[in-house]
Amino acid sequence: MRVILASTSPRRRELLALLGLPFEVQAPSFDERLLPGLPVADLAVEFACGKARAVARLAPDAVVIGSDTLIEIDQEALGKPETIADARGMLRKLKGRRHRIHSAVAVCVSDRRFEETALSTVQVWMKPFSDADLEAYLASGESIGKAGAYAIQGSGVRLIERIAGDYTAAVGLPLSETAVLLEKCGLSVPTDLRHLYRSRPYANWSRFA
Ligand SMILES: Cc1cn([C@H]2C[C@H](O)[C@@H](COP(=O)(O)OP(=O)(O)OP(=O)(O)O)O2)c(=O)[nH]c1=O
Repeated sequence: MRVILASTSPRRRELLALLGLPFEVQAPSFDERLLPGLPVADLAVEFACGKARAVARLAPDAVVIGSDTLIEIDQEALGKPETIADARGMLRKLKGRRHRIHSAVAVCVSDRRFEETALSTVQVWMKPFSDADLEAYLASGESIGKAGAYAIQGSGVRLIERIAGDYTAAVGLPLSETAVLLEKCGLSVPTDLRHLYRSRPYANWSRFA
């Protein structure tokens, strides 16, 4: 069965590859507009569905995977900063506090009218980092294109005290949930991913999980 990851994210591509099944990648044509008032977790699920549907319409026989990651703080959604000034504002909001990362996955097979979603939420405690640390991080350019303006898999880890939840969801694709949805579609994938968490680079995360 043809499997398509509806994403432009290199992180999602790397994570999905860990399941060991062949897949193609297509960029979804979908407008992620943050709607105030909707719970942030619901918004992430909506966006994941929108991305999967956009590609499923063009490939009705394929199993299409869409995903979305949003940060929630004070019931507000933080998406991807477009400028360093946006990123600075987001990281100032997160500094010294706890927030949530919501990562949603949607799997669609248009021909079979199959559509299922799953959500994984991770709690993150940020350090009360100094302005100098913040500016050094912003200067690295890593913030741009990352929900909440940091990358847990990159040097953004230096801003983080600890996390509770699934590291793969924090990076952008909740792998266990993705495996379960693909299995429901009839694909043979490993759904017990404990081995993965013992392997590098995930082993480093046991101290956070
Ligand atoms: C919190 C966090 C997010 N991210 C990334 C994952 C996503 O790529 C991005 C959130 O934006 P998304 O809109 O979920 O995804 P995207 O636009 O990058 O890709 P797609 O084409 O699939 O829509 O933030 C990290 O890489 N590390 C992190 O620690």
